[in-house]
Amino acid sequence: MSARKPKVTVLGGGTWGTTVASITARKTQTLLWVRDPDIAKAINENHRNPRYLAGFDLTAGLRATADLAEAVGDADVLVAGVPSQYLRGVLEQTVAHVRPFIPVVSLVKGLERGTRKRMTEVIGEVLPGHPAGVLSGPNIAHEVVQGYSAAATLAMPDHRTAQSLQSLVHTSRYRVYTSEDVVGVEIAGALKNVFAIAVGFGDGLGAGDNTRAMVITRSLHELTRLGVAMGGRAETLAGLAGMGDLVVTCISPHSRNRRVGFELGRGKPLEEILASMHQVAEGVATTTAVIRLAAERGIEMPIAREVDAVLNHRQPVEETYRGLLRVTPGHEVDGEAW
Ligand SMILES: NC(=O)C1=CN([C@@H]2O[C@H](COP(=O)(O)OP(=O)(O)OC[C@H]3O[C@@H](n4cnc5c(N)ncnc54)[C@H](O)[C@@H]3O)[C@@H](O)[C@H]2O)C=CC1
Ligand SMILES: O=C(CO)COP(=O)(O)O
Repeated sequence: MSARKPKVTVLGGGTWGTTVASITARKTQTLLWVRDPDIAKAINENHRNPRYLAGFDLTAGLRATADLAEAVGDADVLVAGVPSQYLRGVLEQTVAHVRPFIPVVSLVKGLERGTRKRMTEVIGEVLPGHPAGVLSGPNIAHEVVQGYSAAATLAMPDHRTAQSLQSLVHTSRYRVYTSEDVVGVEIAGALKNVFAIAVGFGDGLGAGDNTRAMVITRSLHELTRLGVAMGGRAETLAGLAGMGDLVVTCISPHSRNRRVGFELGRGKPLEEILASMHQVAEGVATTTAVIRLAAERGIEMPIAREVDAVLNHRQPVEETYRGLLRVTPGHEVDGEAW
């Protein structure tokens, strides 16, 4: 990168892409690519994203465009905020326009369902030669955009690149730590969504707080086993991108993944839940990839397996929490309950 401040382009004007673009726009020239020209217009004229962050003011200097070639052509850094199942397709459309070897940072917390690939692997395939990394942590967008303090990990294979990118996004309210453990950070972000669905099941069914703590703790165990088997560091999985994000996604009423689990626990069919959301719940598609990755490595992931059984094999949610729900002991002799 040259001495002048690098120009950042964020791909994906959803809730999080818009939030991160609003942060970097405070530090350097930032362009946000959105699919809908009306949203680009609203950001440019009113500094608002009415579809994904209605009511929140964005940094006035943030510019947006719906023209992908224009968005990437002049960029020094690409930030990818397009959901995991669409990222490859969007990146493929940038190939002819993006400058060689600029770094690409993924914000995406999911695995590609068909290939089971991490997003930096997808970036490496579509944009070979570009340093690819990930920014991830306990970062509910609605809180970050309002200036509540939060922290995240920025992992790049090369520490110097991580440091120079860190300066573009770190603020006093959004603390960004560096790491070289791209695999660990990426796997943690993808897996925590699967486990938030499992916790949502319990909340929807009326399980207790102790039960929630048990499921979160055992989920961390599963997340760590797969993450380490794939080459991530245990310390990363116990850090912001792992335990931190697992906790917030499993307890926050803002979490879309937890909400999917919660509504399933309340008895709503999956198709109906997904149709009612205009936002992404990455854990739904990622569960399929996780189950296959675990099977390939011979790793037991009982909680992820239960989520898969409910989402993909029509197992009733009650079955998943069998033995974990409250049972009021009946009369010792006459009662019918066990
Ligand atoms: N919302 C949050 O609090 C956080 C989200 N993330 C991650 O950021 C990524 C993006 O999520 P959000 O910004 O929350 O998205 P969102 O759920 O707010 O919005 C959906 C996004 O998907 C895009 N999209 C929908 N269909 C598409 C298609 N066919 N082709 C291309 N793009 C399409 C929309 O244009 C929009 O940008 C996800 O991987 C998510 O896990 C990470 C940290 C926090
Ligand atoms: O990744 C997130 C918080 O760190 C957002 O989680 P959801 O996608 O479940 O809303």
